[in-house]
Amino acid sequence: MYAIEAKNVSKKYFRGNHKNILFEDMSFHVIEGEIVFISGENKSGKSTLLKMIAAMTPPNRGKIEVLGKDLLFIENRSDWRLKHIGFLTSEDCLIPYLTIQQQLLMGQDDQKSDFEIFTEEANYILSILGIREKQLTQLPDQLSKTEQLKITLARALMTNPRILLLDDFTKFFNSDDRFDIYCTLIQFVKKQNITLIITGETDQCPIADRILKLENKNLVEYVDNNYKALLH
Ligand SMILES: Nc1ncnc2c1ncn2[C@@H]1O[C@H](COP(=O)(O)OP(=O)(O)OP(=O)(O)O)[C@@H](O)[C@H]1O
Repeated sequence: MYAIEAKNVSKKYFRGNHKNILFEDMSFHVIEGEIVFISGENKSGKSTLLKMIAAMTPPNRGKIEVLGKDLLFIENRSDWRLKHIGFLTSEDCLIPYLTIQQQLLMGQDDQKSDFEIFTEEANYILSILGIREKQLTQLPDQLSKTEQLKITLARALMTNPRILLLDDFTKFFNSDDRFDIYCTLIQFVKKQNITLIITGETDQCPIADRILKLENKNLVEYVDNNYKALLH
């Protein structure tokens, strides 16, 4: 099944008399469980594309189906998004006065029988992301920017999303941290059959099943023979 299917999508923004056409007659699909990397130059429309998939901004023409549903016919978009989609950027949005563990357990009733299971799951996800036990009781400002972003990722993974959208998420990561997070992500998403879309300005992502590039207002398959040779 396709997790995402876009047909003949066009998207433009108007600012006064100026028309900024981002996509024209763009069609693509992403298979459920696939990891797709979308590269594109600055302002080519990477964020807008992910926002369209997350039903945060509509196309001007064409149709987008996500998890088999035409986005036009989703009644409560925020509920739908909460249930199915994880959307992360390179900005963390942690609550400053909650400890790291509390960030992940927010909204869970500690009197309920499954609270312990949630706690174990939170600690497991944090540990595979390299967060140490002593950091669980720390506040966000005691962590590095990279660690803070890992917490936002852990929080998204705790919601069991069907689709995870990472918009330039690793922008502030150094190459070692980026590699580590990719290794963790591939294990996690493949096991859970999560569809993962990552955007960035480079042309490489070692874990992607497929690399697409935003070019000439459209998405094209990116083939770099050197890169392919490295993978095999
Ligand atoms: N809500 C909006 N209203 C008007 N113009 C917008 C809006 N959102 C984005 N744009 C414009 O659309 C273009 C593409 O923006 P977008 O953020 O999608 O690209 P991007 O490839 O993610 O950029 P970057 O690499 O800088 O993150 C930019 O010129 C931006 O100013």
